Amino acid sequence: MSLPCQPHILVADDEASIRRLLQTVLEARGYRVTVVEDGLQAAACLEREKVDVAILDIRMPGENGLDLFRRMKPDCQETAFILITAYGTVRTAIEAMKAGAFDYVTKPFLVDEVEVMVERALEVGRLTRELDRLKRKVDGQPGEQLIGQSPAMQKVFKVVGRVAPADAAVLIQGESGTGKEIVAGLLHHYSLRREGPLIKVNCAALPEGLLESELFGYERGAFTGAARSKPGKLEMAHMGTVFLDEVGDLPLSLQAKLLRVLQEKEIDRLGGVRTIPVDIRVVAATNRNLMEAVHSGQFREDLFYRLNVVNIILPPLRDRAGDIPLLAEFFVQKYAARMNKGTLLLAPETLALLESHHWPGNVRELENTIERAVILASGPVIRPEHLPDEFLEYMEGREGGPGGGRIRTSGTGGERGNAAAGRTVHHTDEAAGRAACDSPCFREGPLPTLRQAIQQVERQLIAEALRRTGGNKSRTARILDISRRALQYKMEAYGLEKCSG
Ligand SMILES: Nc1ncnc2c1ncn2[C@@H]1O[C@H](COP(=O)(O)OP(=O)(O)OP(=O)(O)O)[C@@H](O)[C@H]1O
Repeated sequence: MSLPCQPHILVADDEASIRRLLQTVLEARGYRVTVVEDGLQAAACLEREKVDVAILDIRMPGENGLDLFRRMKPDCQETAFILITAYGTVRTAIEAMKAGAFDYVTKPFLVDEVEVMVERALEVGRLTRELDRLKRKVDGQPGEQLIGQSPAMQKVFKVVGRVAPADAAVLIQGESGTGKEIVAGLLHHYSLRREGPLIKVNCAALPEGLLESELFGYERGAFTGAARSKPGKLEMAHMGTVFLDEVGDLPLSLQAKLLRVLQEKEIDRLGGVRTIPVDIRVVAATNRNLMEAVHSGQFREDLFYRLNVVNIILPPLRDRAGDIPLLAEFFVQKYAARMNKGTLLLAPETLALLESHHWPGNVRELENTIERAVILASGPVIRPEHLPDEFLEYMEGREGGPGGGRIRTSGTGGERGNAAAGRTVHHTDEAAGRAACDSPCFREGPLPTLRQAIQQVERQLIAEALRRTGGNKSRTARILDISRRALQYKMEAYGLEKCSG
C-alpha cells in the first residue's frame, strides 16, 4: 500500500541482483519501490504512475535506458532520472546529463552512493515544488484590499471571515467589477489552504475545447498539437483553491466533468489512462443569475448545489453609495502614491459627481475614473474637469433643466468625513429645499442650482459654528457631527481657514 506522501522510486535493470539490492535498501528508507527488468516495462510504469526518481540502466532489453529517458523526459517533468552505466559507457551518461538527467552512477557502484543520490533527487524535487508553490502564492496573493463600510459590505466581511477557514465551496455573485475576485483571494488567504496555490480560471475566456484542456489537462498525443503532457488548472490547484470565474459560462459538457471531479476528488487528463487524486477547494463566481440558468436548463442543478454551499452576494456600487467616498479616497491615495504625486485631495464637487454617478461598471469603473483623474490633476486637488466628459455633461445638463434634480444632495462632501468616521448623514433634497426656502438669499434673482444652494448653506453653517466655538475645530466638528478631518477639508474648500483660532 502506498502512503500519500511516500516517494515512488522506479528501478529498471536487467540484472536481478541489482534490482533486489536496490529494492531492499530503498524500501528500508521508506520509499515505495517498483522494480522492472526492461525498458518497455519501465516506460509503462512512467506512463501509468507518478514516479519521483527513475533509476534506469542504460543497457536494457526492450528500450535502452538512454533512449527511454530522452523519450519520457518531456512528459515526466517531475521525475528525476538517474542512469546506471557500465564503466565503458560513461561518455553516453555524460550526454544524458546534458539532456537533463539528474545524475548517473557507474557499475559496480556502492549502494550508499545510490541512496545519497536518490535522497538528493527527492530533496531537489521538494525544493523545486516549494519554489513553484511560493511563486504561485505570490501570484495568488489577495494583494488588493476590500474596502467598504456600508452595512452590505460589513456583512460580506463577516461571512468571508467565518467561511474562509471552513473549506466549504463558495459561490460569489455580483455584477462585473464588484470585487468578486478580491473576495476569492481573501477566502483563500484566510483559509487553512493558504500555503497551497490559488489557481484562477476564467470560464468565459476560452472556447469549449481549450477550456476543457485548460481545466483538466492532457496527456501527450491526446489531440493534434499535444506534443507533451500538461496538468490542468484543477490539478495544479491540488492542496489549494481553484477560483472559477464566470462559472455560469461553463458549457454543459464541462459542467458534468467538473461535477465528477468534485464528487470523486480525482481527475482524468484528456487522453489519459490513469486518474489523478486531487484535494481542492472550489470558489466560483458569476455575474449571472445561476438559479435562473438552472431553471432554463443552462446550468446543472446538481453542480449549482455543489458550488453554492455558501453564497456571498456583492451588491452593485450604486446600492452602497456610502462606500464611494471611502473607495474614492483609497484609490486617490493608491494612484497618487504610484505616480509620485504627493498628497492629492478630491474637491467636494468632484466627490459629489462621483457619488451621483450610476456606476454601471461598479468599483472597477470608479477605480479607472480615479486613476485617470490622478493622471490629469496637475495641482493638489482633483476637480470635476479631471473626470471624464460624461460627468461634466451631466453637470452642464443640470444647469439648464429638469435633469438637474438627479444629483444626490449628499454629494457636497458632507458624507465624506462621516463615512470615514463610520457615520452617514444624508442631506435630503427635501431638507435642502427647506433651507433654501427659509433663506432670504434665495428670494430674489436667479436661482442657484441645488448643489450651489447646499454649498452656500453648508459654508454659512460652518462659518457660524466656527464663530460660536471661537474657531475651535474639534468642537466645531463635534457640533456639526463630522470628522475633524472633514471639517478641515471643507474649511479649505470654502476658504474658511481664517475663521479658526
Ligand atoms: N471593495 C473593494 N475595495 C477595493 N477595491 C475593489 C473593491 N471592489 C473591487 N475593487 C477593485 O475593482 C476592480 C475589479 O474588481 P474584481 O476584479 O474583483 O471584480 P469582479 O467582480 O471579479 O469583476 P468581473 O466579474 O468583471 O471579473 C479591481 O481592481 C479591484 O481591486
